[in-house]
Amino acid sequence: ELQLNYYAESCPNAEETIKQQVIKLYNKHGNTAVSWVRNLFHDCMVKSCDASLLLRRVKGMESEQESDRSFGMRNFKYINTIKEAVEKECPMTVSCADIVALSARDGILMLGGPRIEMRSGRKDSKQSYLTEVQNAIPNHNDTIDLVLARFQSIGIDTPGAVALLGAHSVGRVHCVNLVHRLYPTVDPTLDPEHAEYLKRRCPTPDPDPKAVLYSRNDLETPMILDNMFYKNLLKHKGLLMVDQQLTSHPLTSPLVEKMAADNGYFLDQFARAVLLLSENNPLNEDQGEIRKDCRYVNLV
Ligand code: HEM
Ligand SMILES: [Ca+2]
Ligand SMILES: [Ca+2]
Repeated sequence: ELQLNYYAESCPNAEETIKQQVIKLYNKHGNTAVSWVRNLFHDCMVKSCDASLLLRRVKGMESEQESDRSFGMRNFKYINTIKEAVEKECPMTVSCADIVALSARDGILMLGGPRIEMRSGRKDSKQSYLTEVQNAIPNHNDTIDLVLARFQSIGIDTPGAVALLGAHSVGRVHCVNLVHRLYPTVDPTLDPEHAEYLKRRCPTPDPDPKAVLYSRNDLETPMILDNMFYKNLLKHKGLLMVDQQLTSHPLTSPLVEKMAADNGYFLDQFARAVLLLSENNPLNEDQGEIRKDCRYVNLV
């Protein structure tokens, strides 16, 4: 059962320690905060907010991190930094799943997003679910109907889904995920001038997936979680197909207009949807454990 400040008795400083680590990491590597936001989506969409995303490949089990859908995910090593600080305070007490959730909450705040009251008490999975990832996480060129259905399946409505994609108001997209909109011909839903800019960022149609060619998602406020994402979409400057399609689907286009016009409305919807996402299907006591090392299940 999730509750506010779940560790009040067992580890009173847990949430503060996580927050201090998130701040410290943000000051050293600002993009860690961006990663914590993406981690929440990729963990919670796949089965449960259970840190299944954090497990590494071992003999007999593959890792969700190896999925194509996880392309570009970074900063996993700093989750260990947070976990180590918490372990020092209270060994074997605070779950990695709560670290995923609470670091996202604190990361959102560092990126100028809303303050979100999140509950804690999640348990960690004993498995990673590589084959589930592509059923749960949409692809960059999937349809809006599919995207809305995926979010609906975990209880997130259309305004919530549109707001969650506003996370693409920060961070980057690698060329492999956008060259199909530039070559051989420019996608007509892309602003021609922006397309020229993107071609300079991604000069060839077949980028080496190992090369770190990318473009920032939002050139105006790249490190702030704000409604600039929607303003950019209205100017046909969305990088991903799914993002740009939000402006042409009848269910989502009015919401894009509304969020572009009203940052407060966007932030409210974003906060509400992040909370729903963060509470997807938590494991109970017998289903999960408190991992010692977020990368591996505990030895029995
Ligand atoms: C239909 C749903 C979504 C799709 C198809 C999608 C797809 C993608 C893709 C392809 C990238 C670029 C990866 C790269 O090339 O490096 C990306 C980045 C990102 N996504 Fe999403 N995403 C979706 C929803 C979300 C949601 C709901 C969140 C969080 C609430 C989120 C947070 C992020 C963040 C923060 C980044 C930037 C990561 C970085 O710069 O390291 N995404 N997403
Ligand atoms: Ca999961
Ligand atoms: Ca922004």
